[in-house]
Amino acid sequence: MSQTAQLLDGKTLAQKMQAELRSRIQSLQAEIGRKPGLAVLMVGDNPASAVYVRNKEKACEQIGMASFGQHFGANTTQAELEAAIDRLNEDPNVDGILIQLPLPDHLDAVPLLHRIHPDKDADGLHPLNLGKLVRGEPGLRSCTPAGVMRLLEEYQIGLSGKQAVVIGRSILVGKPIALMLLAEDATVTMAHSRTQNLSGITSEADILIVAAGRPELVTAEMVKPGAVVVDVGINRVTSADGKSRLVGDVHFDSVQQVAQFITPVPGGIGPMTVTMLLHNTVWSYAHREGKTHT
Ligand SMILES: NC(=O)C1=CN([C@@H]2O[C@H](COP(=O)(O)OP(=O)(O)OC[C@H]3O[C@@H](n4cnc5c(N)ncnc54)[C@H](OP(=O)(O)O)[C@@H]3O)[C@@H](O)[C@H]2O)C=CC1
Ligand SMILES: Nc1nc(=O)c2c([nH]1)NC[C@@H]1CN(c3ccc(C(=O)N[C@@H](CCC(=O)O)C(=O)O)cc3)C=[N+]21
Repeated sequence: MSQTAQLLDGKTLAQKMQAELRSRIQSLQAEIGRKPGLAVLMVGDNPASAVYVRNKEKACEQIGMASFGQHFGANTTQAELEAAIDRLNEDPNVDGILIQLPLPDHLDAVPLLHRIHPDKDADGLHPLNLGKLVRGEPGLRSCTPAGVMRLLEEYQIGLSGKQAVVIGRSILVGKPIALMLLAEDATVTMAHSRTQNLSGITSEADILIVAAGRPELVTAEMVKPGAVVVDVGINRVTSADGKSRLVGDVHFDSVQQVAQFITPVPGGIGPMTVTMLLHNTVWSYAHREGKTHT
């Protein structure tokens, strides 16, 4: 009989954390006199982004946060987005600003990310906040990587001295996760599309984090027995019966038979990402209002 891995249940932890944020907002709001506010800028119609935006808006409402979603047409100009960011930077009711990535090809995300006020950078992608991450200083941290770390902490998964392998090196996910694992004293290897002998490398991992955007890339043969497997991937695929469903970057059914812990998709890192975004916005709200230590 094959053993089955324990689930790292992001959905349940996310709900618990959102309940805590809700009561923190209630007490801060009484002192500050307004709700925290999150603004999400979305351009065009990327289906993965649409799921995320919908979940964020629902969660904001549930915890008592104002959401200022702005949806721009696919042919919006760089200047229009710059003007929108400038307005949100100035708006005292806005504590967190997020630009949904990727943007359409005619737009350049980097100068827009630089333009967000670093104190309102709910996604932790401004160079100042990325620099703080590199140095190990407190600051706003990217939501998905922070969500991964929080989930590992909840299950008391030790990282010090462990072999950690991260597949993917994007600035949004892979690179910051690797830095956070390093800060916890893991020995970190970063793999990417040019990596040779990927399965040789992943087979050595005590902790395997997968953020490649390739449906079911990681199969059981690539995983060390007893490893902790975190699946960041969210891919919409169409099954043989024509129905569309979400799958991760890990082949869940086979990998759960060798891993000790595994995150499901959905119900794993997705809800944690949404929660860390809310957490960052509440943190900015408290920080901007001088209430960080209450
Ligand atoms: N759960 C959540 O909350 C979130 C989920 N996601 C999901 O996570 C996944 C990754 O997102 P993101 O980092 O933004 O994606 P990117 O496309 O920006 O980066 C993908 C990375 O994976 C690497 N890669 C691609 N194919 C392979 C391969 N066959 N073998 C090894 N490495 C490979 C790429 O290498 P190279 O650099 O060489 O091109 C790149 O570094 C996506 O499925 C996305 O939808 C994203 C954000 C949040
Ligand atoms: N600047 C920026 N930051 C991001 O963090 C970012 C982004 N852009 N662009 C798009 C990707 C994708 N992403 C998701 C987050 C949560 C879910 C999510 O909530 N998923 C749930 C629900 C899925 C469902 O509703 O079926 C789950 O996995 O259980 C999905 C997708 C964040 N991203």
